[in-house]
Formats: sequence, structure tokens, C-alpha cells
Amino acid sequence: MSEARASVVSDDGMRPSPGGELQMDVALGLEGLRKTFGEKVAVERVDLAVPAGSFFGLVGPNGAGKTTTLSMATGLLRPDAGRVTVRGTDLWADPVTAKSLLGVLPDGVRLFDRLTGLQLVVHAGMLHRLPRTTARERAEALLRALDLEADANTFVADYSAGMTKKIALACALVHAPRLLVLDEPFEAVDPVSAASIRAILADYVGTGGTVVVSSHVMDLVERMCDHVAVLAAGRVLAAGTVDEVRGGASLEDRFVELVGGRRSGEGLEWLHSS
Ligand SMILES: Nc1ncnc2c1ncn2[C@@H]1O[C@H](COP(=O)(O)OP(=O)(O)OP(=O)(O)O)[C@@H](O)[C@H]1O
Repeated sequence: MSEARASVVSDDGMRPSPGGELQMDVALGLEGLRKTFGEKVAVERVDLAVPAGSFFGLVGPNGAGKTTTLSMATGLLRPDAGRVTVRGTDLWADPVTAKSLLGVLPDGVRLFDRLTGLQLVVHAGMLHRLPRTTARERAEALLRALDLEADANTFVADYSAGMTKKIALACALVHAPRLLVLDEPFEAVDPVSAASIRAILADYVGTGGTVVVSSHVMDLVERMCDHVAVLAAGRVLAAGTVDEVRGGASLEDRFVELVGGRRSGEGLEWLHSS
């Protein structure tokens, strides 16, 4: 945490209001977000306040609405209702200002894969108005940190799934945003690279950045994040610090309890080999 920030914001993202009482410094605010696709209600109503300086995990079962929520939160998908603020700026009213503060790793969005990895990250930096030389220096440093240096001049179209994830992450980081929103950043990534990414993100949060990350790996969220929200059927079932949400149990047990029990293998007896 920077000294300037430490003087006004405590570890749990609170700062004194003019009246003296503590109020949360919100990096990302979601208010009444809703999205339907035809008859399908993907996000029913999501209200979340992500404290500045937090490492915030978003978890939920398949189809819970995580990607839809994060897409609305980052300007990729227009909500049917609700409001998104990035550091107090209304994302949908002033997208240019809000998006300049955001780094986004979307789920499954196509990249310009006829560029090499290095070209793609330089391009992402220049889109955020970095001078070419700065964008190139940063891109090279990111490729080194993410163990992609040897493939800097390979076309992204020829990258593996994990390499593609890492180059997309480099694109999200290159302009040094205040807030990072990462949809499943560890999916398909090898353990050594995952450890490097975790270290980069921990350092980023430690120096005042905010990270929102969706994941299915409860153990990872429990170890890595300080805040978490559990989403199911397009609604927030629980949100707070990781300790508040898990309430003495493991996050995985609490998740199963909140979301509903495991299905048995009933009806699959034909799979038994004997
Ligand atoms: N473009 C779309 N058209 C129709 N239905 C959609 C669309 N996008 C998402 N949905 C539906 O909305 C619901 C929420 O999907 P979403 O991808 O947000 O879930 P998720 O929590 O990210 O799931 P997962 O963990 O499996 O990635 C699902 O029922 C999905 O089928």
C-alpha cells in the first residue's frame, strides 16, 4: 500500500468521511444490475461494493451469472437495469473515463490473433494512449514475467489455451489500471505460471490496486482473496470478507451449503464396472 493511500484508507478499505465516521472507499460499485436473454434471467439483481485495495473473489456454480455480471461491470454488455461505478465514475454514462481505470480479462472474447504476442500487448498499451516505446518496454517486461518471452514473436493464433490466457492478462495489465477485473484468470494455466500470476496480483493489490477475480477453485479464492461474493441464479447469496462469508467453515463447505447439496450418482449405476 502506498503511503499516501495508507494515510486515508485502512486495510479493510474504509476511510473517514467529513463527519468523522468510517465509510468504504468503493473501487467498483454494482447497483441493481439485471440482464435477461429472451426468457432467460441471467442476472436477476446484483448489488456489490468492491472495496478499494481489496482482492475480491466472485464465486458461484456454472450458469450463476458471473460472466454476465462481470461483462456488465466492465462495459462489454449493456445491463437491462442497474448502475456500475468505477471509482465513482458511472461506467455506462462516461465509459471513456471509467474504462481508462479498468484492466479487463474477459471470458472467451476473441483477440487479434494474427498479431504476435508482443505486438498484441503493445497494441493494447497504445490503445490506452501509452507512447509506443513505453508500451513496448512494458510488454517485454510482462512477457518475461509471464514466461512468454520465447513466444513473443509467435502469432497468438498459434498459442495454447493457457498461453492465450496469459497474453490476454498481459493486455489487461499493460496500462497499469487502478482496477483489474479478471474472469477465470487461472483456467488452463500451468501451476508455475499460476504462481507467477498470483505474485503479480498480490504485489498489485499490495501497492493500492484492486482485483476482482472469478474462479471455481474455492481453495485458491480462500488463500488469495480477502473478500468474496457467492452468486447463484443471478443473485448474491453472501458477500463480505472471506472470514465473514465462510463463518468458521472452509469456503468450499460454506459454498456447498449456500448453493445447495451435491447430486448423488443415482441413475448412473450403468457406469459401474462391476
Ligand atoms: N448470450 C447469451 N444468450 C442466452 N443465454 C445466455 C447468454 N449468456 C449467458 N446466458 C445464460 O445466462 C446464465 C448465466 O451465464 P453466465 O455465463 O453468466 O454464468 P457463469 O456463472 O459465468 O457460468 P460458468 O461458471 O459456467 O462460466 C446461463 O444460464 C447462461 O446459459
